[in-house]
Amino acid sequence: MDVLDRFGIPRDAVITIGGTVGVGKSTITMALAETLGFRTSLEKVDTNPYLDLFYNDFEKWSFHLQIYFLAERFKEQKRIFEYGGGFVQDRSIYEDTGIFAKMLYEQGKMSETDYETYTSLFEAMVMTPYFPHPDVLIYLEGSFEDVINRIHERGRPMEQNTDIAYWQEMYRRYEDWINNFTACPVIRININEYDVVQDRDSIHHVLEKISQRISQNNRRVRA
Ligand SMILES: Nc1ncnc2c1ncn2[C@@H]1O[C@H](COP(=O)(O)OP(=O)(O)O)[C@@H](O)[C@H]1O
Ligand SMILES: Nc1ncnc2c1ncn2[C@H]1C[C@H](O)[C@@H](COP(=O)(O)O)O1
Repeated sequence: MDVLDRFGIPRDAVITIGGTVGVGKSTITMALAETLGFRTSLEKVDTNPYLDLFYNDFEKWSFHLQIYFLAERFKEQKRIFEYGGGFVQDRSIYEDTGIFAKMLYEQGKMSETDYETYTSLFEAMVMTPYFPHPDVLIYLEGSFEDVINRIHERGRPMEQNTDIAYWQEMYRRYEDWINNFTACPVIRININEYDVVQDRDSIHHVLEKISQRISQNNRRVRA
């Protein structure tokens, strides 16, 4: 019996990992995909042509960056659909609008016109009955201090000089956002509940939770 059968996880499942910057999404995405034999859909930070520019000048580059992320995530969504699922996805498309674009607009770092253009594009692309939602969103949470330590430990240069207030505001918004999120079933996992770096088998705790959540749901039938 393979791990999918053992945990009752369908072979075409799409598991999305959400949570603030540095919380551990990419790390658990890779660990889960390897354990389940799934493909990964990862955020490509190194090849993003706007990210560095954005961190140096939020006002100037926020709209370009949001459009870029939207296009990238939509392409990934298409790839997942074409493979017929069996993916672990690093960050959901819902966070782009629900956290980042909204925050930049409300902080005056994106103009109203740009925000409206972005939102209408997002709604036309994503908020339709044809857009497949994930089977489950695994929301990673931890203390603000742990998250900041991880951002520093990872050491991406552009994130090191960013004002702490940016991460604090993002952290606060994530808590509100997840409390009101309804697009798909959610599993909240504290980062102290597992440690795939030191103890790979602790991933089984996460698999148990996915298994329980998926079996509680009437899964949609993927075409
Ligand atoms: N379970 C863990 N224990 C210890 N360190 C971790 C764990 N998960 C992630 N990290 C570390 O935290 C940092 C951020 O993780 P990452 O997966 O890149 O976060 P995200 O994708 O959410 O931004 C990295 O340096 C990573 O090695
Ligand atoms: N939609 C976004 N707007 C601004 N910045 C974003 C967006 N999505 C991701 N980011 C940033 C945050 C990090 O610096 C990198 C990668 O995110 P991570 O949470 O570390 O995977 O991109």
